[in-house]
Amino acid sequence: MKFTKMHGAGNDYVYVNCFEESLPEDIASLAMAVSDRHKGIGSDGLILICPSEKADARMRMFNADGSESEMCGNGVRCVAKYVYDHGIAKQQTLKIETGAGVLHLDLELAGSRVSQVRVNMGHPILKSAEIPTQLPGDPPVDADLDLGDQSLKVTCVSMGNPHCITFVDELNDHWVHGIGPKVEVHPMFPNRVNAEFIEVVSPSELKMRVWERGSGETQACGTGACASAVAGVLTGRSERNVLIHLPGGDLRLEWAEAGEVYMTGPAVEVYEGVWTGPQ
Ligand SMILES: N[C@H](CCC[C@H](N)C(=O)O)C(=O)O
Repeated sequence: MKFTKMHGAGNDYVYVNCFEESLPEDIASLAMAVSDRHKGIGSDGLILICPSEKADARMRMFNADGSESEMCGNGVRCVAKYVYDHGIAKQQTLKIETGAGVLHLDLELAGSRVSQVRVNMGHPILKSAEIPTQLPGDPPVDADLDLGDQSLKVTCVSMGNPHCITFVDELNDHWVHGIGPKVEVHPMFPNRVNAEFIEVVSPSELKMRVWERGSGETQACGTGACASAVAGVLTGRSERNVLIHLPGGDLRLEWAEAGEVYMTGPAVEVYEGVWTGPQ
């Protein structure tokens, strides 16, 4: 199986071109095997670039634990870069089908290849039943999340996939590795949840670290950055236009008055290879 290694702000996935490659039936096991950083290729998960009936391509995304997610913000930018650079479609505006619907992406070129992508990520989902979470509020804003020995104030937003945002005074490992895994599997989130921790630098600048559902800490999370930008506005902590600093790079976010979230960030291809390991 041929694959391409790509990342967006350090959030790295193994990409497979399913216009050409055929995959084993058990994609969950394949995702776990390729993602292993010691015994596999090493990645935050597996992303399939598939034919679509309503768009230029369809993205399917699997976490490192084999679970499938509806959406991946850094992934969809890389899918767009792959589709353009590898000649699957040659327009500078692409449509990619995802679990969050068909998204529109504007490509920025460096020479003949894509370097940056601006994505219309659509409207955030703010109804608790659709996020989904059992916390009160549509959406829950600074709601109490009881962890037993302590309680967090969390804001929940779905970008097609679920996010739980906690604003903190200082970002550190305690939040990401100590609290993140507890939030991920908290019973208030029936489908588990991605946990973002945000330090507000100024109303137009945030610092973020993430504990992702199914993959643990990653260097960036595009949908998490969108959800955090929305949470910043909902809680009055930040403006509609923000720059978010992540361990792997920066993302630019805008929650437009009309309701859509726009995300701009890099997409990088690193290498191509052939997977000969367990299927
Ligand atoms: N890193 C991805 C999100 C992966 C989300 C996944 N961990 C989930 O289960 O929803 C992003 O850039 O949006």
